[in-house]
Amino acid sequence: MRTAHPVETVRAAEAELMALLPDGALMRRAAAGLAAACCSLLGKGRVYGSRVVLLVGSGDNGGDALYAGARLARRGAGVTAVLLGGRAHGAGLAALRAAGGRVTEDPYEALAAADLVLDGITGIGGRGGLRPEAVPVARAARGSDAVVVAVDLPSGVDADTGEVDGEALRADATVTFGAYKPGLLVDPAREYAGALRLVDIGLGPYLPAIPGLEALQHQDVARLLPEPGAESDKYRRGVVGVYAGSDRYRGAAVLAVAGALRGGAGAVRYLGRVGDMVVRAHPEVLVHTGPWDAAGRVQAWVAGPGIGEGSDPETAMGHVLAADVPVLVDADGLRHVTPGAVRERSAPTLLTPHAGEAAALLGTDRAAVEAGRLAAVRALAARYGATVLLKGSTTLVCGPGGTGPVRVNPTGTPWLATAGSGDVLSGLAGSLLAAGLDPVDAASCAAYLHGLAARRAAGAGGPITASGVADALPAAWRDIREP
Ligand SMILES: NC(=O)C1=CN([C@@H]2O[C@H](COP(=O)(O)OP(=O)(O)OC[C@H]3O[C@@H](n4cnc5c(N)ncnc54)[C@H](OP(=O)(O)O)[C@@H]3O)[C@@H](O)[C@H]2O)[C@@H](O)CC1
Ligand SMILES: [K+]
Repeated sequence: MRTAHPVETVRAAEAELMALLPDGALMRRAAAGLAAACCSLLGKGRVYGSRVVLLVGSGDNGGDALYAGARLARRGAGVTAVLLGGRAHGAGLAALRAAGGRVTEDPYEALAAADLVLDGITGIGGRGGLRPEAVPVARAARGSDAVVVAVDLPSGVDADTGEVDGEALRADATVTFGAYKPGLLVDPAREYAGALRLVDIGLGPYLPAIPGLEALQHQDVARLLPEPGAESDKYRRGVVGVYAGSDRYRGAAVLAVAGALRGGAGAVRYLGRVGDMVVRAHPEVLVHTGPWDAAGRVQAWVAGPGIGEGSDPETAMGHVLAADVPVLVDADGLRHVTPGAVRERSAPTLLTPHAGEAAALLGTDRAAVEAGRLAAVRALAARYGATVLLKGSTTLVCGPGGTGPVRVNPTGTPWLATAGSGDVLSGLAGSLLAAGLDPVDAASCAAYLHGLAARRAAGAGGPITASGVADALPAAWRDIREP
Protein backbone atom coordinates (compact mmCIF):
# COMPACT_ATOMS: atom_id res chain seq x y z
CA MET A 1 0.00 0.00 0.00
CA ARG A 2 1.36 3.42 -0.89
CA THR A 3 0.32 5.99 1.70
CA ALA A 4 0.28 9.79 1.87
CA HIS A 5 0.18 12.02 4.92
CA PRO A 6 -1.03 15.61 5.22
CA VAL A 7 1.44 18.43 5.85
CA GLU A 8 0.49 18.88 9.50
CA THR A 9 1.30 15.23 10.18
CA VAL A 10 4.56 15.34 8.25
CA ARG A 11 5.64 18.46 10.13
CA ALA A 12 4.82 16.87 13.49
CA ALA A 13 6.81 13.75 12.61
CA GLU A 14 9.71 15.91 11.41
CA ALA A 15 9.70 17.88 14.63
CA GLU A 16 9.89 14.70 16.74
CA LEU A 17 12.72 13.28 14.69
CA MET A 18 14.59 16.59 14.41
CA ALA A 19 14.67 16.92 18.18
CA LEU A 20 16.81 13.77 18.28
CA LEU A 21 19.22 14.73 15.52
CA PRO A 22 21.96 17.33 15.09
CA ASP A 23 20.94 20.60 13.41
CA GLY A 24 20.42 20.32 9.68
CA ALA A 25 20.74 16.52 9.61
CA LEU A 26 17.31 15.98 8.05
CA MET A 27 17.92 18.51 5.34
CA ARG A 28 21.25 16.88 4.56
CA ARG A 29 19.51 13.49 4.26
CA ALA A 30 16.90 15.00 1.97
CA ALA A 31 19.52 16.73 -0.17
CA ALA A 32 21.64 13.58 -0.45
CA GLY A 33 18.62 11.61 -1.70
CA LEU A 34 17.70 14.42 -4.06
CA ALA A 35 21.21 14.67 -5.53
CA ALA A 36 21.33 10.89 -6.01
CA ALA A 37 17.99 10.98 -7.85
CA CYS A 38 19.31 13.82 -10.07
CA CYS A 39 22.43 11.79 -10.90
CA SER A 40 20.32 8.83 -11.98
CA LEU A 41 18.08 11.10 -14.08
CA LEU A 42 21.10 12.68 -15.77
CA GLY A 43 22.46 9.20 -16.50
CA LYS A 44 25.59 7.30 -15.66
CA GLY A 45 28.74 9.29 -16.33
CA ARG A 46 26.77 12.39 -17.34
CA VAL A 47 26.92 14.41 -14.13
CA TYR A 48 30.39 15.79 -14.74
CA GLY A 49 30.06 18.70 -17.16
CA SER A 50 26.24 18.79 -16.99
CA ARG A 51 24.48 22.13 -16.51
CA VAL A 52 22.14 22.33 -13.57
CA VAL A 53 19.91 25.29 -12.67
CA LEU A 54 18.41 25.66 -9.20
CA LEU A 55 15.20 27.68 -8.80
CA VAL A 56 15.42 28.72 -5.18
CA GLY A 57 12.57 30.11 -3.06
CA SER A 58 12.83 31.68 0.35
CA GLY A 59 12.30 28.60 2.53
CA ASP A 60 13.76 25.19 3.30
CA ASN A 61 12.58 23.82 -0.02
CA GLY A 62 15.11 26.17 -1.60
CA GLY A 63 17.62 24.99 1.02
CA ASP A 64 17.19 21.40 -0.17
CA ALA A 65 17.83 22.51 -3.75
CA LEU A 66 20.96 24.46 -2.72
CA TYR A 67 22.47 21.57 -0.76
CA ALA A 68 21.69 19.09 -3.54
CA GLY A 69 23.20 21.59 -6.01
CA ALA A 70 26.36 21.72 -3.89
CA ARG A 71 26.63 17.92 -4.07
CA LEU A 72 26.20 17.97 -7.85
CA ALA A 73 28.78 20.76 -8.16
CA ARG A 74 31.28 18.65 -6.20
CA ARG A 75 30.74 15.90 -8.77
CA GLY A 76 31.65 18.28 -11.58
CA ALA A 77 28.28 19.70 -12.65
CA GLY A 78 28.10 23.40 -13.51
CA VAL A 79 25.48 24.62 -11.03
CA THR A 80 23.73 27.99 -11.22
CA ALA A 81 21.19 29.21 -8.67
CA VAL A 82 18.33 31.61 -9.46
CA LEU A 83 17.10 33.24 -6.24
CA LEU A 84 13.38 33.93 -6.47
CA GLY A 85 12.45 34.80 -2.88
CA GLY A 86 13.36 37.90 -0.92
CA ARG A 87 15.90 35.74 0.94
CA ALA A 88 17.55 32.34 0.50
CA HIS A 89 18.62 29.58 2.89
CA GLY A 90 21.94 31.00 4.15
CA ALA A 91 23.83 27.80 4.95
CA GLY A 92 22.63 26.15 1.74
CA LEU A 93 23.81 29.12 -0.31
CA ALA A 94 27.19 29.08 1.41
CA ALA A 95 27.51 25.34 0.73
CA LEU A 96 26.73 25.87 -2.95
CA ARG A 97 29.30 28.65 -3.27
CA ALA A 98 31.93 26.64 -1.43
CA ALA A 99 31.37 23.78 -3.90
CA GLY A 100 31.93 26.11 -6.87
CA GLY A 101 28.30 26.88 -7.71
CA ARG A 102 27.25 30.43 -8.59
CA VAL A 103 24.23 32.72 -8.41
CA THR A 104 22.94 34.40 -11.55
CA GLU A 105 20.82 37.46 -12.20
CA ASP A 106 19.89 36.19 -15.67
CA PRO A 107 17.72 33.10 -15.26
CA TYR A 108 16.82 32.91 -18.95
CA GLU A 109 20.37 32.53 -20.20
CA ALA A 110 21.06 29.79 -17.64
CA LEU A 111 17.80 27.97 -18.38
CA ALA A 112 18.35 27.99 -22.14
CA ALA A 113 21.49 25.86 -21.67
CA ALA A 114 20.32 23.67 -18.78
CA ASP A 115 20.28 19.88 -18.73
CA LEU A 116 18.45 19.69 -15.43
CA VAL A 117 16.37 22.16 -13.40
CA LEU A 118 15.69 21.69 -9.71
CA ASP A 119 12.44 23.35 -8.67
CA GLY A 120 12.99 24.47 -5.09
CA ILE A 121 10.65 27.47 -5.16
CA THR A 122 8.15 26.13 -2.62
CA GLY A 123 7.44 22.84 -0.88
CA ILE A 124 5.03 22.11 1.94
CA GLY A 125 5.21 25.74 3.07
CA GLY A 126 3.85 27.09 -0.24
CA ARG A 127 0.46 28.81 -0.40
CA GLY A 128 -1.46 29.27 -3.65
CA GLY A 129 -0.01 29.17 -7.13
CA LEU A 130 3.35 30.59 -8.20
CA ARG A 131 3.84 34.26 -7.42
CA PRO A 132 3.93 36.59 -10.45
CA GLU A 133 7.72 37.06 -10.38
CA ALA A 134 8.25 33.28 -10.54
CA VAL A 135 5.80 32.66 -13.39
CA PRO A 136 7.98 33.70 -16.40
CA VAL A 137 10.98 31.86 -14.94
CA ALA A 138 8.92 28.70 -14.39
CA ARG A 139 7.60 28.93 -17.96
CA ALA A 140 11.13 29.28 -19.31
CA ALA A 141 12.20 26.22 -17.32
CA ARG A 142 9.28 24.21 -18.69
CA GLY A 143 9.95 25.44 -22.20
CA SER A 144 13.64 24.47 -22.08
CA ASP A 145 15.08 21.08 -23.02
CA ALA A 146 16.04 20.40 -19.41
CA VAL A 147 14.61 17.66 -17.21
CA VAL A 148 12.60 19.43 -14.51
CA VAL A 149 12.80 17.84 -11.05
CA ALA A 150 10.47 19.10 -8.34
CA VAL A 151 11.91 19.23 -4.85
CA ASP A 152 9.39 17.61 -2.48
CA LEU A 153 6.41 18.97 -4.50
CA PRO A 154 5.89 20.81 -7.77
CA SER A 155 5.86 24.49 -6.76
CA GLY A 156 2.40 26.04 -6.95
CA VAL A 157 0.34 22.94 -6.06
CA ASP A 158 -1.44 22.42 -2.77
CA ALA A 159 0.22 19.60 -0.85
CA ASP A 160 -2.90 18.57 1.07
CA THR A 161 -5.74 18.95 -1.40
CA GLY A 162 -4.17 18.43 -4.82
CA GLU A 163 -5.66 21.76 -5.88
CA VAL A 164 -3.82 24.13 -8.20
CA ASP A 165 -4.85 27.72 -7.63
CA GLY A 166 -3.16 29.61 -10.45
CA GLU A 167 0.02 28.48 -12.13
CA ALA A 168 2.34 25.65 -11.06
CA LEU A 169 5.59 24.27 -12.47
CA ARG A 170 5.06 20.93 -14.23
CA ALA A 171 7.85 18.47 -13.39
CA ASP A 172 9.16 15.41 -15.16
CA ALA A 173 9.90 13.87 -11.79
CA THR A 174 9.25 14.73 -8.15
CA VAL A 175 11.59 13.68 -5.37
CA THR A 176 9.62 13.84 -2.14
CA PHE A 177 10.91 13.46 1.41
CA GLY A 178 9.77 11.30 4.30
CA ALA A 179 6.24 10.59 3.05
CA TYR A 180 4.10 11.13 -0.02
CA LYS A 181 1.86 14.17 0.29
CA PRO A 182 -1.81 13.80 -0.79
CA GLY A 183 -1.41 16.32 -3.63
CA LEU A 184 1.17 14.06 -5.29
CA LEU A 185 -1.46 11.37 -5.79
CA VAL A 186 -4.59 13.40 -6.63
CA ASP A 187 -5.41 15.42 -9.73
CA PRO A 188 -5.06 18.13 -10.79
CA ALA A 189 -1.76 18.40 -8.81
CA ARG A 190 -0.71 14.83 -9.57
CA GLU A 191 -0.44 15.72 -13.24
CA TYR A 192 2.27 18.23 -12.37
CA ALA A 193 4.39 15.77 -10.43
CA GLY A 194 5.60 13.39 -13.15
CA ALA A 195 7.36 10.24 -11.92
CA LEU A 196 7.45 10.00 -8.12
CA ARG A 197 10.39 9.05 -5.93
CA LEU A 198 10.30 8.87 -2.17
CA VAL A 199 13.48 9.57 -0.22
CA ASP A 200 13.51 7.90 3.19
CA ILE A 201 14.70 10.43 5.77
CA GLY A 202 13.75 8.27 8.76
CA LEU A 203 10.24 9.67 9.39
CA GLY A 204 8.52 6.26 9.24
CA PRO A 205 8.39 5.50 13.00
CA TYR A 206 7.00 8.99 13.73
CA LEU A 207 4.12 8.86 11.21
CA PRO A 208 0.67 7.72 12.38
CA ALA A 209 -0.56 4.25 11.39
CA ILE A 210 -3.59 5.72 9.62
CA PRO A 211 -2.65 7.88 6.63
CA GLY A 212 -4.67 10.62 4.93
CA LEU A 213 -4.61 8.81 1.63
CA GLU A 214 -3.80 5.31 0.50
CA ALA A 215 -3.29 3.72 -2.90
CA LEU A 216 -3.66 -0.03 -3.29
CA GLN A 217 -0.88 -1.93 -5.06
CA HIS A 218 -1.05 -5.29 -6.85
CA GLN A 219 -0.43 -7.40 -3.75
CA ASP A 220 -3.13 -5.55 -1.75
CA VAL A 221 -5.72 -6.18 -4.44
CA ALA A 222 -4.62 -9.83 -4.79
CA ARG A 223 -5.21 -10.28 -1.06
CA LEU A 224 -8.66 -8.65 -1.15
CA LEU A 225 -10.16 -10.26 -4.26
CA PRO A 226 -12.52 -13.16 -3.58
CA GLU A 227 -11.28 -16.62 -4.37
CA PRO A 228 -13.84 -19.43 -4.79
CA GLY A 229 -13.19 -22.39 -2.50
CA ALA A 230 -13.94 -26.04 -3.29
CA GLU A 231 -17.24 -25.73 -1.40
CA SER A 232 -18.46 -22.64 -3.23
CA ASP A 233 -21.82 -22.64 -4.90
CA LYS A 234 -23.37 -19.63 -6.61
CA TYR A 235 -25.02 -18.37 -3.43
CA ARG A 236 -21.83 -18.61 -1.40
CA ARG A 237 -19.99 -16.73 -4.12
CA GLY A 238 -22.78 -14.17 -4.08
CA VAL A 239 -25.62 -13.25 -6.41
CA VAL A 240 -25.56 -9.68 -7.65
CA GLY A 241 -28.78 -8.02 -8.74
CA VAL A 242 -28.56 -5.48 -11.54
CA TYR A 243 -31.29 -2.92 -12.08
CA ALA A 244 -30.23 -0.96 -15.16
CA GLY A 245 -31.21 0.11 -18.66
CA SER A 246 -34.35 1.53 -20.22
CA ASP A 247 -35.86 1.67 -23.69
CA ARG A 248 -33.72 4.72 -24.31
CA TYR A 249 -30.47 3.49 -22.74
CA ARG A 250 -30.39 -0.23 -23.41
CA GLY A 251 -26.63 -0.63 -23.67
CA ALA A 252 -26.15 0.51 -20.06
CA ALA A 253 -27.83 -2.69 -18.86
CA VAL A 254 -25.69 -4.90 -21.09
CA LEU A 255 -22.49 -3.18 -19.94
CA ALA A 256 -23.33 -3.19 -16.23
CA VAL A 257 -24.11 -6.90 -16.50
CA ALA A 258 -20.84 -7.45 -18.41
CA GLY A 259 -18.95 -5.90 -15.48
CA ALA A 260 -20.98 -7.85 -12.92
CA LEU A 261 -20.31 -11.18 -14.66
CA ARG A 262 -16.58 -10.59 -14.37
CA GLY A 263 -16.46 -9.53 -10.74
CA GLY A 264 -16.40 -12.87 -8.98
CA ALA A 265 -20.07 -13.16 -7.98
CA GLY A 266 -21.60 -16.60 -8.53
CA ALA A 267 -24.54 -15.32 -10.57
CA VAL A 268 -26.09 -12.14 -11.94
CA ARG A 269 -29.80 -11.49 -11.66
CA TYR A 270 -31.21 -8.80 -13.95
CA LEU A 271 -34.30 -6.67 -13.37
CA GLY A 272 -35.33 -3.95 -15.76
CA ARG A 273 -36.91 -3.16 -19.07
CA VAL A 274 -34.44 -4.75 -21.47
CA GLY A 275 -34.14 -8.33 -20.24
CA ASP A 276 -34.37 -9.76 -23.77
CA MET A 277 -31.41 -7.80 -24.95
CA VAL A 278 -29.41 -8.60 -21.81
CA VAL A 279 -29.99 -12.33 -22.15
CA ARG A 280 -29.08 -12.23 -25.84
CA ALA A 281 -25.76 -10.62 -24.96
CA HIS A 282 -25.21 -12.69 -21.79
CA PRO A 283 -27.16 -15.99 -21.79
CA GLU A 284 -25.88 -16.87 -18.31
CA VAL A 285 -27.87 -14.05 -16.66
CA LEU A 286 -31.01 -14.80 -14.62
CA VAL A 287 -33.64 -12.38 -15.92
CA HIS A 288 -36.53 -11.61 -13.60
CA THR A 289 -39.69 -10.02 -15.01
CA GLY A 290 -42.23 -10.37 -12.18
CA PRO A 291 -42.80 -8.20 -9.11
CA TRP A 292 -39.81 -6.98 -7.08
CA ASP A 293 -40.58 -9.00 -3.99
CA ALA A 294 -40.42 -12.23 -6.05
CA ALA A 295 -37.02 -11.43 -7.53
CA GLY A 296 -35.22 -14.12 -5.52
CA ARG A 297 -32.10 -14.03 -3.42
CA VAL A 298 -29.58 -11.27 -4.04
CA GLN A 299 -26.52 -10.47 -1.90
CA ALA A 300 -25.97 -6.98 -3.35
CA TRP A 301 -27.62 -4.62 -5.82
CA VAL A 302 -26.24 -2.44 -8.58
CA ALA A 303 -28.88 0.12 -9.46
CA GLY A 304 -29.11 3.06 -11.77
CA PRO A 305 -27.12 2.88 -15.02
CA GLY A 306 -29.34 4.06 -17.88
CA ILE A 307 -32.63 3.76 -15.98
CA GLY A 308 -33.72 7.26 -17.02
CA GLU A 309 -36.23 9.40 -15.18
CA GLY A 310 -39.87 9.05 -14.21
CA SER A 311 -42.08 7.25 -11.75
CA ASP A 312 -41.05 3.68 -12.71
CA PRO A 313 -37.37 4.14 -11.91
CA GLU A 314 -38.33 6.07 -8.82
CA THR A 315 -40.46 3.20 -7.51
CA ALA A 316 -37.83 0.63 -8.45
CA MET A 317 -35.11 2.59 -6.66
CA GLY A 318 -37.37 2.63 -3.58
CA HIS A 319 -37.44 -1.21 -3.67
CA VAL A 320 -33.68 -1.42 -4.09
CA LEU A 321 -32.91 0.97 -1.26
CA ALA A 322 -35.30 -0.90 1.04
CA ALA A 323 -33.34 -4.13 0.60
CA ASP A 324 -31.29 -5.24 3.59
CA VAL A 325 -28.18 -5.92 1.46
CA PRO A 326 -25.38 -3.64 0.19
CA VAL A 327 -26.54 -1.40 -2.65
CA LEU A 328 -24.43 0.40 -5.24
CA VAL A 329 -26.16 3.43 -6.78
CA ASP A 330 -24.80 4.84 -10.02
CA ALA A 331 -25.70 7.24 -12.82
CA ASP A 332 -29.48 7.93 -13.17
CA GLY A 333 -30.04 6.11 -9.90
CA LEU A 334 -28.25 8.93 -8.10
CA ARG A 335 -31.15 11.26 -8.94
CA HIS A 336 -33.42 9.12 -6.84
CA VAL A 337 -31.44 9.08 -3.61
CA THR A 338 -31.65 11.55 -0.76
CA PRO A 339 -29.22 11.76 2.15
CA GLY A 340 -32.06 10.81 4.52
CA ALA A 341 -33.04 7.67 2.57
CA VAL A 342 -29.44 6.51 2.37
CA ARG A 343 -28.72 7.20 6.03
CA GLU A 344 -31.79 5.21 7.08
CA ARG A 345 -30.68 2.06 5.26
CA SER A 346 -29.80 -0.92 7.39
CA ALA A 347 -27.08 -2.17 5.01
CA PRO A 348 -24.16 -0.27 3.43
CA THR A 349 -24.58 1.98 0.40
CA LEU A 350 -21.96 2.76 -2.23
CA LEU A 351 -22.49 5.80 -4.46
CA THR A 352 -20.42 6.02 -7.66
CA PRO A 353 -20.84 9.46 -9.24
CA HIS A 354 -18.62 11.11 -11.83
CA ALA A 355 -17.74 14.76 -11.28
CA GLY A 356 -20.94 16.08 -12.90
CA GLU A 357 -23.17 13.80 -10.82
CA ALA A 358 -21.19 14.59 -7.67
CA ALA A 359 -21.68 18.30 -8.39
CA ALA A 360 -25.45 17.79 -8.67
CA LEU A 361 -25.51 15.90 -5.36
CA LEU A 362 -23.46 18.63 -3.64
CA GLY A 363 -25.27 21.55 -5.27
CA THR A 364 -22.10 22.90 -6.86
CA ASP A 365 -20.65 22.83 -10.37
CA ARG A 366 -18.55 20.25 -12.12
CA ALA A 367 -15.45 22.45 -12.32
CA ALA A 368 -15.48 22.90 -8.53
CA VAL A 369 -15.58 19.14 -8.00
CA GLU A 370 -12.77 18.55 -10.49
CA ALA A 371 -10.62 21.24 -8.88
CA GLY A 372 -11.20 19.90 -5.37
CA ARG A 373 -11.75 16.15 -5.75
CA LEU A 374 -10.62 15.19 -2.23
CA ALA A 375 -12.88 17.70 -0.55
CA ALA A 376 -15.80 16.64 -2.76
CA VAL A 377 -15.52 12.91 -2.05
CA ARG A 378 -15.21 13.54 1.69
CA ALA A 379 -18.19 15.91 1.68
CA LEU A 380 -20.40 13.40 -0.15
CA ALA A 381 -19.42 10.54 2.14
CA ALA A 382 -20.21 12.73 5.14
CA ARG A 383 -23.52 14.00 3.77
CA TYR A 384 -24.88 10.59 2.74
CA GLY A 385 -23.26 8.46 5.44
CA ALA A 386 -22.24 6.21 2.54
CA THR A 387 -19.11 5.00 0.82
CA VAL A 388 -18.45 7.16 -2.23
CA LEU A 389 -16.43 6.34 -5.31
CA LEU A 390 -15.79 9.55 -7.26
CA LYS A 391 -14.87 8.62 -10.84
CA GLY A 392 -12.51 10.63 -12.98
CA SER A 393 -8.92 11.43 -13.77
CA THR A 394 -7.99 10.10 -10.33
CA THR A 395 -10.75 7.94 -8.96
CA LEU A 396 -11.17 8.35 -5.20
CA VAL A 397 -13.00 6.19 -2.67
CA CYS A 398 -14.04 7.41 0.77
CA GLY A 399 -15.78 5.42 3.51
CA PRO A 400 -18.97 6.61 5.26
CA GLY A 401 -18.53 9.74 7.33
CA GLY A 402 -15.75 11.16 5.18
CA THR A 403 -13.09 11.29 7.87
CA GLY A 404 -11.06 8.11 7.31
CA PRO A 405 -8.27 7.62 4.78
CA VAL A 406 -9.28 8.18 1.16
CA ARG A 407 -8.27 5.50 -1.33
CA VAL A 408 -6.84 6.81 -4.57
CA ASN A 409 -6.77 4.55 -7.60
CA PRO A 410 -3.35 4.36 -9.24
CA THR A 411 -4.32 2.43 -12.39
CA GLY A 412 -6.42 4.99 -14.26
CA THR A 413 -5.82 5.94 -17.86
CA PRO A 414 -7.28 8.85 -19.84
CA TRP A 415 -8.60 6.27 -22.34
CA LEU A 416 -11.17 5.28 -19.73
CA ALA A 417 -13.12 8.47 -20.36
CA THR A 418 -15.31 6.59 -22.82
CA ALA A 419 -19.08 6.05 -22.95
CA GLY A 420 -20.30 3.11 -20.91
CA SER A 421 -17.09 2.41 -19.03
CA GLY A 422 -18.73 3.64 -15.82
CA ASP A 423 -21.52 1.05 -16.27
CA VAL A 424 -18.91 -1.72 -16.44
CA LEU A 425 -17.26 -0.34 -13.30
CA SER A 426 -20.48 -0.30 -11.32
CA GLY A 427 -21.35 -3.87 -12.34
CA LEU A 428 -17.89 -4.98 -11.33
CA ALA A 429 -17.95 -3.20 -7.96
CA GLY A 430 -21.44 -4.56 -7.23
CA SER A 431 -20.25 -8.07 -7.99
CA LEU A 432 -17.41 -7.65 -5.47
CA LEU A 433 -19.93 -6.38 -2.92
CA ALA A 434 -22.05 -9.49 -3.49
CA ALA A 435 -18.95 -11.62 -3.06
CA GLY A 436 -18.61 -10.16 0.43
CA LEU A 437 -16.04 -7.35 0.17
CA ASP A 438 -16.74 -4.31 2.30
CA PRO A 439 -17.78 -1.28 0.24
CA VAL A 440 -14.44 0.56 0.42
CA ASP A 441 -12.55 -2.57 -0.67
CA ALA A 442 -15.12 -3.48 -3.33
CA ALA A 443 -15.00 0.02 -4.80
CA SER A 444 -11.23 0.41 -4.73
CA CYS A 445 -10.51 -3.11 -6.05
CA ALA A 446 -13.06 -2.56 -8.83
CA ALA A 447 -11.45 0.75 -9.82
CA TYR A 448 -8.03 -0.89 -9.78
CA LEU A 449 -9.07 -3.85 -11.96
CA HIS A 450 -11.07 -1.60 -14.29
CA GLY A 451 -8.03 0.65 -14.82
CA LEU A 452 -5.75 -2.32 -15.48
CA ALA A 453 -8.28 -3.77 -17.91
CA ALA A 454 -8.48 -0.43 -19.74
CA ARG A 455 -4.70 -0.31 -20.04
CA ARG A 456 -4.70 -3.85 -21.42
CA ALA A 457 -7.51 -2.99 -23.84
CA ALA A 458 -5.62 0.11 -24.99
CA GLY A 459 -2.51 -2.00 -25.65
CA ALA A 460 0.27 0.18 -26.94
CA GLY A 461 -2.13 3.14 -26.81
CA GLY A 462 -5.33 3.68 -28.67
CA PRO A 463 -9.03 4.23 -28.19
CA ILE A 464 -10.92 1.60 -26.23
CA THR A 465 -14.57 0.71 -25.82
CA ALA A 466 -16.45 -0.12 -22.64
CA SER A 467 -17.06 -3.65 -24.00
CA GLY A 468 -13.32 -3.95 -24.62
CA VAL A 469 -12.67 -3.02 -20.99
CA ALA A 470 -15.16 -5.65 -19.79
CA ASP A 471 -13.55 -8.26 -22.05
CA ALA A 472 -10.10 -7.44 -20.65
CA LEU A 473 -11.19 -7.85 -17.00
CA PRO A 474 -10.37 -11.57 -16.69
CA ALA A 475 -6.84 -10.92 -17.98
CA ALA A 476 -6.44 -8.00 -15.54
CA TRP A 477 -7.61 -10.29 -12.76
CA ARG A 478 -4.99 -12.88 -13.79
CA ASP A 479 -2.27 -10.19 -13.90
CA ILE A 480 -3.02 -9.40 -10.27
CA ARG A 481 -3.10 -13.01 -9.19
CA GLU A 482 0.08 -14.02 -11.06
CA PRO A 483 2.23 -10.90 -11.27
N1 LIG B 1 11.25 20.52 8.11
C1 LIG B 1 12.16 19.57 7.83
O1 LIG B 1 12.74 18.94 8.68
C2 LIG B 1 12.52 19.28 6.48
C3 LIG B 1 11.99 20.03 5.44
N2 LIG B 1 12.38 19.82 4.22
C4 LIG B 1 12.06 20.75 3.18
O2 LIG B 1 11.49 21.92 3.68
C5 LIG B 1 10.34 22.26 2.93
C6 LIG B 1 9.43 23.11 3.71
O3 LIG B 1 10.13 24.26 3.99
P1 LIG B 1 9.45 25.58 4.55
O4 LIG B 1 8.61 25.22 5.68
O5 LIG B 1 10.53 26.54 4.79
O6 LIG B 1 8.49 25.99 3.38
P2 LIG B 1 8.75 26.23 1.81
O7 LIG B 1 7.85 25.26 1.10
O8 LIG B 1 10.18 26.21 1.47
O9 LIG B 1 8.13 27.69 1.56
C7 LIG B 1 8.63 28.68 2.37
C8 LIG B 1 8.28 30.08 1.98
O10 LIG B 1 7.96 30.28 0.63
C9 LIG B 1 7.18 31.47 0.54
N3 LIG B 1 6.00 31.21 -0.26
C10 LIG B 1 4.79 30.71 0.13
N4 LIG B 1 3.98 30.56 -0.90
C11 LIG B 1 4.65 30.94 -1.99
C12 LIG B 1 4.32 30.99 -3.36
N5 LIG B 1 3.12 30.61 -3.81
N6 LIG B 1 5.28 31.41 -4.23
C13 LIG B 1 6.49 31.78 -3.79
N7 LIG B 1 6.85 31.77 -2.48
C14 LIG B 1 5.95 31.36 -1.60
C15 LIG B 1 6.85 31.90 1.94
O11 LIG B 1 7.74 32.88 2.39
P3 LIG B 1 7.55 34.45 2.14
O12 LIG B 1 8.14 34.69 0.78
O13 LIG B 1 6.08 34.69 2.16
O14 LIG B 1 8.30 35.09 3.22
C16 LIG B 1 7.11 30.62 2.70
O15 LIG B 1 7.42 30.86 4.04
C17 LIG B 1 9.78 20.93 2.53
O16 LIG B 1 8.90 21.00 1.45
C18 LIG B 1 11.06 20.19 2.18
O17 LIG B 1 11.47 20.54 0.88
C19 LIG B 1 13.36 18.77 3.92
O18 LIG B 1 14.61 19.39 3.94
C20 LIG B 1 13.32 17.65 4.90
C21 LIG B 1 13.45 18.15 6.26
K1 LIG C 1 9.30 22.55 -5.15
